[in-house]
Amino acid sequence: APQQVLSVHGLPQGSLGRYAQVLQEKGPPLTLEAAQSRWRSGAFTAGSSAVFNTGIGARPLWVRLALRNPGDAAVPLRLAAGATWLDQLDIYLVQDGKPVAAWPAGDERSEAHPPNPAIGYTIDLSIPPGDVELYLRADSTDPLVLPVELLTPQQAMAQERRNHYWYGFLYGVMLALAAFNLTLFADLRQRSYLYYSLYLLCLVVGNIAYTGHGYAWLWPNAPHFQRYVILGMMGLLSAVGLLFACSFLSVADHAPRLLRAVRWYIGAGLLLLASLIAFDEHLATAQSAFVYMTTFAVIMVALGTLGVVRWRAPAARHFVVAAWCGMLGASLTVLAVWGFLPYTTLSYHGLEAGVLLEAVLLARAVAYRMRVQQDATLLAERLAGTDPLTSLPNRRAFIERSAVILKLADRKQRAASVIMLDLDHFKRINDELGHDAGDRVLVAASALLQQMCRASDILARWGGEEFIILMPDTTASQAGVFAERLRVAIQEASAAWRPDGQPVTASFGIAERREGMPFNALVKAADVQLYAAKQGGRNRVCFQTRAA
Ligand SMILES: Nc1nc2c(ncn2[C@@H]2O[C@H](COP(=O)(O)OP(=O)(O)OP(=O)(O)O)[C@@H](O)[C@H]2O)c(=O)[nH]1
Repeated sequence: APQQVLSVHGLPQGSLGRYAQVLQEKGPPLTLEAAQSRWRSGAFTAGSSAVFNTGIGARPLWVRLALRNPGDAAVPLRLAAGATWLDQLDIYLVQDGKPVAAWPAGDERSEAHPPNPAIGYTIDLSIPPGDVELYLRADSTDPLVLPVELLTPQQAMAQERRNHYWYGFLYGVMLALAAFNLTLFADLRQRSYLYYSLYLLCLVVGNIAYTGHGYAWLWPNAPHFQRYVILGMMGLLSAVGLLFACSFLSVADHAPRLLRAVRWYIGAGLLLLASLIAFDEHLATAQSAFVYMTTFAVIMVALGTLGVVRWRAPAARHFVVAAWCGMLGASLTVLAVWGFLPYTTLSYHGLEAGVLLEAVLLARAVAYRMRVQQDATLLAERLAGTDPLTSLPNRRAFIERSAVILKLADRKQRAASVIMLDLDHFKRINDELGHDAGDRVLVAASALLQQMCRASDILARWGGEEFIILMPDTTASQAGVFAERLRVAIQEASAAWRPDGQPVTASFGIAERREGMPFNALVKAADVQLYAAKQGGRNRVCFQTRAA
């Protein structure tokens, strides 16, 4: 391969794959010396992409980079190479054909050089004057991804600072959302909040493992754990994500058989991954985890789409948009790491940006769904207090509302009266004109009453063809005047209510509240007066004044 010598002053930005020469091992592992002699014999080829990315279970890769320091003082540079999950990464600095330094690294070597989270393995080099070579050998069952960057100390510092800010922000948002949803679950006891916060926690732990934060800081002495933690979290994340989707979209109500299928898929996938991990089948675990996570993303979007199109589940639209963001971001990263897309800064962080957006949008979806459910509850409560035929408050609602007014009247020593009215000979209307005609009369009478009552009065259907009105700040004689107006109005308007044009009349009984009088007693007193009105010949108003 034609060698390209890079000057340490003015190095190109980004990964230097295109300036390097590469060799994929065929037989047994090569030593540095053997690799050098392969280079001399022309076995290396020119790098064809910025980042070498040969997929899961690929053969070990050698990379050679030629550097020149034209000055006469050593130049400090930071080498950032590989991804934090690489099993083994050996880095050699060679001058005049002799190794001057070597760094063994990789997540399967606990004693080796630790990774720099989200950057890879970083080594601070001092490039002596003259020509030097860098040799790197990467070996990994996990996806073999090998970016090689050289940075000045200033660039290295800026890169680290950017990372600290970004991950502080990312994990801060995700953990806050997870904690918030956990408290929602504690209070509201709805599973979807629990699944959602677990999903967020899996995302955080998975990302901590993927970027190498975990291996660098949390479990540096557990290479076996590190070997499987990313793959295991990919499985858990997919499982919890699907549980969340099913619960959020109420798949149990809409498609119970689909729910069973999804649960089978979740269980079988987790079981497969767990057994592969138990038998230490690294390659098969890696392949299964990548397939599982890809299908997971597809199923998420499919469920969301069904939710919108078929089930019209509340907030399904929000869910679908969120799931798409997560899926696009995750696919970008998964496919890049897997070796199907170019591995770039964008594709490395795609997962993070996608899930961040997804998390925020899902939080909105969860809030929206809560509102939809609240509205439904309010509606149910209102309907429970409403008479379905006339849409007036029913007896239950009347008792509830009048209690407040009567308490107030008691405290402020104010008057309050109840009018009880009953349509006369209503049974005949039903018998002669049919039940439907009777219903229409009831609806028309309700509308008239509603129209004539004040907003502060409480009007309700007490039962059958009986209505009740509670009038605050009203004495019995004032209520009597109003009842009389109602009586006349009903008689006049009602000819239009019946197909035979006959008027409908009503009888009225009125009682005024006395101090400390219980609600039942007040209603009873009005009922006694109503009975008197019926006895007295109907179509009249009867009341008892306070003095009487
Ligand atoms: N169409 C209809 N009829 C109802 C409804 N609720 C009760 N009724 C009828 O209303 C009638 C009430 O009859 P009664 O209690 O004998 O009283 P009435 O015929 O109005 O006679 P008085 O009250 O003595 O003037 C019954 O036949 C009930 O079936 C309803 O929602 N719709």
